[in-house]
Amino acid sequence: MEFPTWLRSRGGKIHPELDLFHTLGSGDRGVVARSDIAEGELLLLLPIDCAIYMPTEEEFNKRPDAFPAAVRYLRESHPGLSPFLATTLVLMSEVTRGSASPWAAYVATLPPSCPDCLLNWSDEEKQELEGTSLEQSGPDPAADVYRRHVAPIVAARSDLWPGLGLRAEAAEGGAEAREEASGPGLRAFLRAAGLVQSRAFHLEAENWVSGAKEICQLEGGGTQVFLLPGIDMINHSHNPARRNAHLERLNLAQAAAAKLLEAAAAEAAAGAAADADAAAAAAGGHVEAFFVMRADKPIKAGEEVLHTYGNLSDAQLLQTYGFVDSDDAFLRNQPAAAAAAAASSGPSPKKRAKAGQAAANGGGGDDDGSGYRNPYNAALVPWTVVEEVCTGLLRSMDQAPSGSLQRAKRDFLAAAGVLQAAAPDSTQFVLLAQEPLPDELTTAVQVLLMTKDEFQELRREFGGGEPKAAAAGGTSGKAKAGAAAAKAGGGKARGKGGKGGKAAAAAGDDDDGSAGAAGSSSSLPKLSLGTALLTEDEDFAEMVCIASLQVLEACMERYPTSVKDDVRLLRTADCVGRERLAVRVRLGEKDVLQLAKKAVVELMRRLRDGGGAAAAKEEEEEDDGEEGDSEESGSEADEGEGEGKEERGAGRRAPKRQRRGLGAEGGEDGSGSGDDEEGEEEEEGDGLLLGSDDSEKVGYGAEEYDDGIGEAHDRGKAHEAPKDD
Ligand SMILES: C[S@@+](CC[C@H](N)C(=O)[O-])C[C@H]1O[C@@H](n2cnc3c(N)ncnc32)[C@H](O)[C@@H]1O
Repeated sequence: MEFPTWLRSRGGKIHPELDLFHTLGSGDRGVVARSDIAEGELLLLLPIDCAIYMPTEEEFNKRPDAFPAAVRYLRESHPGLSPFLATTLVLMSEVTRGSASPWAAYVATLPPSCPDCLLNWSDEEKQELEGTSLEQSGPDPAADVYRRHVAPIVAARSDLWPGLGLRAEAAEGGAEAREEASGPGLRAFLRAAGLVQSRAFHLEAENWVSGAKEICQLEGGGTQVFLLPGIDMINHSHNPARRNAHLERLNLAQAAAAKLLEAAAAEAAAGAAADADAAAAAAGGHVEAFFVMRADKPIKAGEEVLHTYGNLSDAQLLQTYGFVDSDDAFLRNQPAAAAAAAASSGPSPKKRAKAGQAAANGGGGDDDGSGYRNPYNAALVPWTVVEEVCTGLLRSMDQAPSGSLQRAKRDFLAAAGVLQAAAPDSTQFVLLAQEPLPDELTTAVQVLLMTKDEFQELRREFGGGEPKAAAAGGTSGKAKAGAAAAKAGGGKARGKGGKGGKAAAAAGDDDDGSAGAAGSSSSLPKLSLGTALLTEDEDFAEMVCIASLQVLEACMERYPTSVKDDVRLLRTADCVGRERLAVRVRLGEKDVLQLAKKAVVELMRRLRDGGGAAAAKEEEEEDDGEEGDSEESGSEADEGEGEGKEERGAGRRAPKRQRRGLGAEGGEDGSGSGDDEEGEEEEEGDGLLLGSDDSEKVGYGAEEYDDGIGEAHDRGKAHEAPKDD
C-alpha cells in the first residue's frame, strides 16, 4: 500500500498540494508545495495510533491491543529501557517484520539510514571532532549498548525481531546473545537507532484525554519519543525567514473544535466531551489525539515546507541529525568574515545592536548576503580547566592555595549550585553565543581566586536564609563577601534555605574553610556573584578577567586546529563530507569562545572605566579612528552577561595599583590584557559574528535508564540547549 493511502485509511489527512517525498537540489528529500498554500491551512493530520511510540501506562491500559507486539513485550519484560532505546527496538521490530507489519507502508518511506549523524562516524572521522563538545572517549556507545542490552532482548524473542539470526544462550546473570561483531542484528539496530535519533519527536508526556498540560509520569520519567509518519519528512530550519510550518498536538475535543474530524466524530466529540471513549469510537476507533502540522505563513508553489527541530547548536544538530544549520557561506565567506572581524574588534553600539538584533531575529547575516549563522551555538568550558588556570595564576603570585582550601571551594561551589552536585569535577560550563560569559563561570573564577579569609567570609555570609546586607563600600574581604551574599540571595534559590545556610556557616569554622559534609549539601541557594565584587576591588577584577581570558585561551587550545586553519579548510574544495561538517562545528564553537573573550575584555574595560557615559565616548573614539578603550557599557555584551545595571551607574574610578602583583598587561603566560586580546583577534582575522540574546537556557532531561543509550544519543546531550521560543 502506498503511504498516502495507508495514512488516509487510518484517518490521517495530507494536503492535496503537498509533495511529501520531493527530491531536493541537494539530493536529500523534503516536503514541497505543488501550488500556493494559505497561512493556517492544514498540511498533515496524523492520528496518534499511526505513530510509533512507547505509551504511558494510562494510554496502554486503555487499549493494549492497539500497540505493536514489541511494545507490549518491552513494557512487560524490560520496563527500565529508555524511551529512546525502547522506540528503537519497536521500529526495529516493524522493519524486520516486513510486509507483516501494520507500519509497512511507513517503513517503506524511511531512508536507508541517517548517513551523517554521529552514530555512523568511524573512529577516524570522529577525530576531526577533537576538542569539541562532541569529542568522545571510551568504547563506541551504540555498539556497546547493542551488545549489552539489545542483542539479548532480540535473541530472546526472534518472533518479534525475525531474520536476525541471533541465538540466545544461557549465561550467568541472564541470556547472552552470540553474533559476529558486525552481524545483521547490529546493522539493523544501528539503522533503527539512527532513524529514531534523526526523525523522532521528543515531547512531554501529556494527558491526551483532557488535553490539559498535565504531565503524565512515564515509568522512566521524562519525555516520550514519537515517530510521526509523514510529518517526519519535513526538514529543519530555525531561520525565521525560511521556516513556515509548526506542529501541534490536539486531543479529540480540540480536533473537533478545529473542524479536523469527520462530521460524525466531531458531533460525538462535541456532544460527549466528558465521554472521550464515545467520541473516540465515533472518530473511527480509539484515537484520542492527533498531531497536526499547519502552515505558519503562506507557502508558495515550489517552496519547501520547513519547521524547527528546536533551538539546537550546530554540534547538537550534527550529533542527532547529521547536518549543521549555519550556512557554510557564513563561515568561509571572506566579506562576512571581515565584517565579523570588524565586529569582534569593536563596532559602535549601534552596529552591535544591529548585529544582535539580526541574531535575535534568527541568527543574522542573511540580510546582507553573508549567510545564516546558528545563534544557538555553544562552547563548553570544563571546571577542571578553570581550576587549573586559577591555581596556576595564584601560584605565579606565590599565593598557591592548599589542597584542602581548593577542595573546600569546590565543595562549596557544588553545594551552591555552581558545579554539579553529584560530580563537581565533571562540570562543564556552557557558553552560548547569546550569553557567552555565564555568571556560573565568573562566579567560579571569583571564588577560586579569593584568599582563604575572603572565602571563609563569603561562606559565613552566604547562607540559605535571608541574605545579610552588604557592607557599604570598601574593598575588604568582609565587604566582598557581604556583597556576594547579598547578590546570591537575590538569585534563584534552589532547594531549601535555612539548613544549608547553617551548614555552610558551621563549616566555615574550619581552619582552612573546608566544607566537610556540609559542603556537599546541595541545599544552599544558588550562588551568583555577578560583578558586585569586581566593582568593589579593581585589582581583584583584573585578576578575575585575566584568569577568565586564560581559561578561554586554554579552551581554544584544546582544538588541534586554529581558527585560521579551519577557515582555510572551508575555502578549499577538498574539505567535503564529514570532515567539512566537523570543521563547521569547530568554527561555531570557537566563535562562541571568541565572543566570550570579547565579553571579558569589555567587562574589564567597563570596570576599569566605571561605566559612565561610555556609549557617547565610544562613538567619539570610533569616529576618531581609535580602537583602544572604546568598548564600554551600552553594548550587547552588557546584556549578554545578564548583569551590570547597578554597575553601569557606578561612576568613573581612577585606575589603581595592583595589590596582588599582577600587571594589567597580563600574567607570565602572556594571556594578556584586553589590548593583547584585541591584537590577537586581529591577527587571527577569523572573525565570526556576534551572538544574539533572545533565549533562555534549559537542559534536556537527564534521566537515568538501564541502558544509558537514551542519554548518549538523546539530542542535545552535547550540552545544554536553549529552550524553544
Ligand atoms: C526528520 S528527517 C527529514 C526528512 C529527510 N530529509 C528524509 O529524506 O527522510 C531529518 C533528516 O533530514 C535531513 N535534514 C533535515 N533538515 C535538514 C537541513 N536543514 N539541512 C540538511 N539536512 C537536513 C537530515 O539528514 C536529517 O537527519
